[in-house]
Parts: sequence; structure tokens; C-alpha cells
Amino acid sequence: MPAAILGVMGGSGVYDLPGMEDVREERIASPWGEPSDALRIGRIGPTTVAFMPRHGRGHRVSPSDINYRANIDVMKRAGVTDLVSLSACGSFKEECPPGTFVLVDQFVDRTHRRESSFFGRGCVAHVSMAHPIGPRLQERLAQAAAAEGIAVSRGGTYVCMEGPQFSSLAESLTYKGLGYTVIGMTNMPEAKLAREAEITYATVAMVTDFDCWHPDHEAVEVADVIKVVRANADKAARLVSRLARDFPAEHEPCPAKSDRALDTAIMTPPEFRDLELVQKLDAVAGRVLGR
Ligand SMILES: CSC[C@H]1O[C@H](OP(=O)(O)O)[C@H](O)[C@@H]1O
Ligand SMILES: Nc1ncnc2[nH]cnc12
Repeated sequence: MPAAILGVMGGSGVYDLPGMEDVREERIASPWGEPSDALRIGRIGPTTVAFMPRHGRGHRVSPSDINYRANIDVMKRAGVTDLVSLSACGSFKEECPPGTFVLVDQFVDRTHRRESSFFGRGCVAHVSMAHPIGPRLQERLAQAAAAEGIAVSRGGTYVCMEGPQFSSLAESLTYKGLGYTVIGMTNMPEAKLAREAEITYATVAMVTDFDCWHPDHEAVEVADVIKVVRANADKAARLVSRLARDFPAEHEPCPAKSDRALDTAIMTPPEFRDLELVQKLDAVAGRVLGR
């Protein structure tokens, strides 16, 4: 198994990761274009950690415009094996009020104007997204939370909308009625691309609001989100720090096979592959395509 390197994708209000030592900033070039920002690579305890703010420092990139492929590609190039997504979310559950950390285990993708695959014409692949979250990584997050005395709610479905506008009341009530737990604008296609890149993925959904369905709460506004994220910044940093300090030296095989997702995924035989695309896949799929 390769050395475990922990990636952290910071969401709204999370543009830095306190507690990293020996930090260097790396602008890794990607054939998929410009990532949101440089990677900050450092150490927390014995673990190498690579941090990227997915909206860029200064929150310059909107959810629809994030180059998710480049972000995941540079994480892969940096050797990231396990990726934790820190994400601000609206909640559809009374029992998950603002301030709650939810370790979701499912996603529903309602985005419609994003590049959502590394593969395509000249190299077709279909990975499984049945279990998008790495159960062991999630368990480690739960253990880190317990060790730090941070309450988490385990399990739930994150619906990813296109945005950038928040939902209408009808949409919010529909998602609530469908039993979804939280809503955000970024974890799809991020989780799909992480799977294609064989990076184990887990999300900490940090509830910031009740979207607009709750009769006793005003419809969400950006100021509410930022206020709650700021209030929870220390908790999020402690959670990641503990996770990193207790992380194994070697990547643990993922029960959801996220780290071997390409074993059975590629449809196009070598003689039919587009060489240009194969070259771009050097980091993401080098393990199976040959570097
Ligand atoms: C600032 S509110 C909407 C914004 O916040 C969430 O971002 P992230 O998932 O990166 O924490 C949500 O997905 C929207 O992008
Ligand atoms: N209610 C909401 N809808 C979509 N994205 C969000 N991010 C934080 N709160 C959100």
C-alpha cells in the first residue's frame, strides 16, 4: 500500500488549515487546466497533509466555475490517497441544526453545467459510485471527532445543486420530502472525480442554515453561512488535526474499493484509445493505463 497522504479540500470560509508544520506552497501544473489555488503541503503530526481552498483564497471561484478536474488531478499528483471535504451545507433535518457536523454517506447530483469526468471520447470508463464515501476514512473522522469531544451526526444524503442561487421554497420542500439530509453546491462532481482518480473521499458537512424550508427560520443568506462557519472554524481545525495525528502511515485498503475503482472500469481497449487523452490521464489513471 502507498504512503497515506491526507488531502483537505476547504470550503466556504475555510481558506487555510491551521496547525500544519513545514508548510510549502506548490503550484502543480495540471493538463486539466488551472486549479483553484496552490496546494499548501505540510505536516500534522506524522502525516503529510495537502490543503486546497476549493473556491481559492479570497473566495474567487463560484461552485459552477471551479475546475474540479484540475483540483483533483493536482491532489493526485501530490500523492493524496485520502481526501476530506469540508463543506458548508443547508440542513433539511430539525435534528441537524446549524453547527452540526454531518458525516454524510450518500450524494445526489443535481448539477448540470460541470465537467464531471476525466474520461470520455477515446478512453471511456465507468466507475462505481454506489458507495461514494470511504467507510474507513469516515470511521477515522468519527473517531477523531469523539477524541476531540466534537459531536457528529453519522450518515445522510448530501444533495448537490448547481447554484449559485440558493433553492426556491418548492425545491427546498421537495428535497426535504425526499429525505435528503443536507444541501450544498460543490461535492459533486468532486466526489465522482476523486473516485475516478482512486482517491478515497469523505465529507464533513458543516451545517450552517436550514435553507428556506423551516417555518421558524429566515431563508438562508451568505452572512448566516459565514457566521456559522467562523464559529465552527476551531472545531473543524481540531477535527482535521486529530485525524491527521492519528492517521496510519500507509493508506488503508478501502472497503468501497475507492482505491481500486479503475480495476474494472475502463471499456476502451488499448488499440482504440486516444493518445492525447491517455497522456492527460497520467496521474489519475496511470496505475492502470501505465505511466
Ligand atoms: C457561501 S454559501 C454557498 C456556498 O457554500 C458552500 O460551499 P462549500 O461546499 O465549498 O463549503 C456551498 O456548496 C456553496 O458553494
Ligand atoms: N442552504 C444552502 N444551499 C446550498 N448551499 C449551501 N451552503 C450552505 N448553505 C447552503
